Amino acid sequence: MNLETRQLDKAFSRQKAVDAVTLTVTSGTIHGLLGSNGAGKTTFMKLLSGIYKPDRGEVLYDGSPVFEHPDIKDDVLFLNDIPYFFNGATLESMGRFYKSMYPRWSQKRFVQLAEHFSLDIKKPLSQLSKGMKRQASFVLAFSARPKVLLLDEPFDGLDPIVRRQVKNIMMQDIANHEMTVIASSHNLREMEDLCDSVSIMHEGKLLFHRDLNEIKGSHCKLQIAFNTLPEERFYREMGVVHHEVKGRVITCIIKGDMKHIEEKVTKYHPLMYDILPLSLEEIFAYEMGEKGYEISNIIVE
Ligand SMILES: Nc1ncnc2c1ncn2[C@@H]1O[C@H](COP(=O)(O)OP(=O)(O)OP(=O)(O)O)[C@@H](O)[C@H]1O
Repeated sequence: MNLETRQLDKAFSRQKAVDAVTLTVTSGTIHGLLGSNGAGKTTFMKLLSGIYKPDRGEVLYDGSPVFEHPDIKDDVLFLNDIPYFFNGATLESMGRFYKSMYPRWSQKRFVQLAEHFSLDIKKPLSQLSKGMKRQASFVLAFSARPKVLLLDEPFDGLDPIVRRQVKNIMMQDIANHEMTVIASSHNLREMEDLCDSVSIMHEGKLLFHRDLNEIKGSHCKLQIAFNTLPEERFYREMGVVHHEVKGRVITCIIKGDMKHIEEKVTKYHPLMYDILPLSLEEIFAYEMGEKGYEISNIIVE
């Protein structure tokens, strides 16, 4: 299912938690929503799931507004960062509830996944550890087979092995059923490995939205030394978008692939040079810096 928001606004009292957010996420892809505490991620997810009504703007699933088509909610599942279960519930009784809510519920999958994660479906969920509760909520979500899965900081509290297992199941559902996923996180590196596209939220606004396949390999870092520092023409001809000089060594960020840069750089007869790929974090730091934001203030890791 394709997801689109147009100019979404949501304020609490006077403070805008979500401010004019426009975003498109294509069916069968994973989108990472990054941002610091209080950036507006949870509020945005609640707007997407129809829990909150926007003050302005629209949430569209395959072109239909969520509020005019309440049946869309059968297809959209929101997994809160704090798993919510009814008082005294077991995984079995929560399963019955989910089954009544989600028409594509698979009992077979529910039993298989509970077994896979070694969860006793008859045990009160209140007696499980934090990570086990999180696993239980994933078992419910994956058994419900939603078309759109909204995950608020989904991997917090899961150990690395379970984290990998959960991601693998999610990737299978995306590949086999074209499930669309939006996952919020503080962790850019985790999202980098998982997502097709990412955006950064800050003070309610969506600052930055990028397709990861497009930006990976789009920039390089060139470290280069000369006897005498080059003239302005060098930066222009090399396509340098940012540079820093320390003594005779210049560190440049260049748009373009490594091979192309190497061909050009040798013409300047440098003393030495090294071309390195840029990590996603470095690309973001540069692009955000261009907009006047310090990335370390926005994303923790
Ligand atoms: N129910 C509410 N009533 C009043 N203010 C709220 C409410 N929910 C959120 N806010 C405010 O809206 C802003 C955005 O909060 P939100 O929970 O969406 O951020 P977040 O990006 O999910 O943060 P975190 O990473 O800490 O979970 C914050 O300033 C918060 O105080």
